[in-house]
Amino acid sequence: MALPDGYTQIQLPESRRDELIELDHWTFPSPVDPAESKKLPLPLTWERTRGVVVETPDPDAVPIDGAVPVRQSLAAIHSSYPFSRFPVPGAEIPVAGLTWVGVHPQHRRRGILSAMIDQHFADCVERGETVSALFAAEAAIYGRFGYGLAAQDLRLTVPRGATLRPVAGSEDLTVRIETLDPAVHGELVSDLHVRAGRQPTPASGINRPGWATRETDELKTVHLDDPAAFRNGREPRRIVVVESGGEPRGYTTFRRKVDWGHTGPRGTVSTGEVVGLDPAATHRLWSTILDLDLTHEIEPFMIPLDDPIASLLVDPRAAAPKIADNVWVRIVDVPGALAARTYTTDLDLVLHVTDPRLPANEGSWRLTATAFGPATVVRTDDAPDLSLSVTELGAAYLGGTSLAALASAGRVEEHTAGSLLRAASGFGWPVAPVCSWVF
Ligand SMILES: CC(=O)SCCNC(=O)CCNC(=O)[C@H](O)C(C)(C)COP(=O)(O)OP(=O)(O)OC[C@H]1O[C@@H](n2cnc3c(N)ncnc32)[C@H](O)[C@@H]1OP(=O)(O)O
Repeated sequence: MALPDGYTQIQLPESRRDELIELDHWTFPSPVDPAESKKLPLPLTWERTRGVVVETPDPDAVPIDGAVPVRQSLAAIHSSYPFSRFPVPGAEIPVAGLTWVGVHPQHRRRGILSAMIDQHFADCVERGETVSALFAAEAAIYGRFGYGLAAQDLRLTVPRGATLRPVAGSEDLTVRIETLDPAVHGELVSDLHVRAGRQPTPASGINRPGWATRETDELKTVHLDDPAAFRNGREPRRIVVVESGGEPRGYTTFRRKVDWGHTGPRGTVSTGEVVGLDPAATHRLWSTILDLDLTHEIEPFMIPLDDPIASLLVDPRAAAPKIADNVWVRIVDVPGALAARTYTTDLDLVLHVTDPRLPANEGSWRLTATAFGPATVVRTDDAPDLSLSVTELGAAYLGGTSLAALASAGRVEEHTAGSLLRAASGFGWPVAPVCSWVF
């Protein structure tokens, strides 16, 4: 879709950083003053950052020869993170992480987002990124553009001292509780985070789809930065590191917020990702943060639906589980993306895909795969086994949304008896997809 008259899309240079921050504050209202935000590091990759500019009459300028001077202002922005090894079932592929999407309230609802999305897809095709992924500020925005809800996460409020099932070896590990220091902990955090996504369970070869890592220096810097303006009454960021023989086996970052009630202390512990490389380290981490003095409850941030804590808690109901939407996936190149992941069963299926926004994806595709092995996808004129739109394909892509569940909502149509069962089984994955941070 073209931009409305008067608007132009440009690659935004770093020299316009301050305008970008101002626009971001217009689109995401914040209690932090824009002047403060301008001093903070930015997570963006500039070559992948675009702006939409518009010319408006300049009230400060003096007309020359009767012509009204104009000035160019920023009406909208979008950017994407370069995930060169984004985990999908059984593989890691290049994915664009769409982010910092914003349209100034003055310019909204006239098609600017739609034009920016088309530009983003064109950029993905040019860079060979077969998939775009995002976190949605509002869940109703992105389905129309072909993004499907591909991962959900678990939110818990765990009572302090909640009983955990025992795990052998947990007590033998050592624990360091320190203030997070990028120079001391940066590499440790980065390394363990990557390893946790590649081996989330003792079963070999089963990765965690969606577990994006902070690959660029900019993302790493922002992750470990701890600006006081964003603490919201909480303490500076701390870290728990669990070690075995001096070797780190797990970590979580956390902050406490003190509060007092009639019955005593009611502090809250909020964590970042809780990452353990083996059951004993995971148990020791949770035991540590569940038993901090003056606290009342622990709120881990965005954990996987199958996080070990769900199986460790003797009384999971007391943790008041809730789910929320996590990563949304848009398949930009159907044959490329489908051939890049692995499937849990042998498959030979013809999928009929509709995708009005990217017509190159439309039509029938034969997917042939060996269980946990290679897959091929070719265009075919054969009759389809299943019909679905690219949105449903994106939802099922990371293995966390069942094609059978989508069919039961009328979103996937089965033409050949038995094909839905085969497809839903093969597209599933033993480990729940999730991203541990909002990008
Ligand atoms: C990946 C991320 O970065 S998520 C962050 C998204 N950004 C924000 O939420 C910041 C605040 N909001 C905004 O900046 C803007 O309102 C945006 C980006 C959400 C939408 O931008 P606009 O230029 O107004 O969208 P545009 O005019 O292209 O609308 C396209 C369609 O989406 C719909 N739409 C736009 N925003 C929303 C919304 N928040 N909820 C539901 N539908 C929406 C429009 O109604 C329109 O529907 P139609 O095609 O049926 O007519």
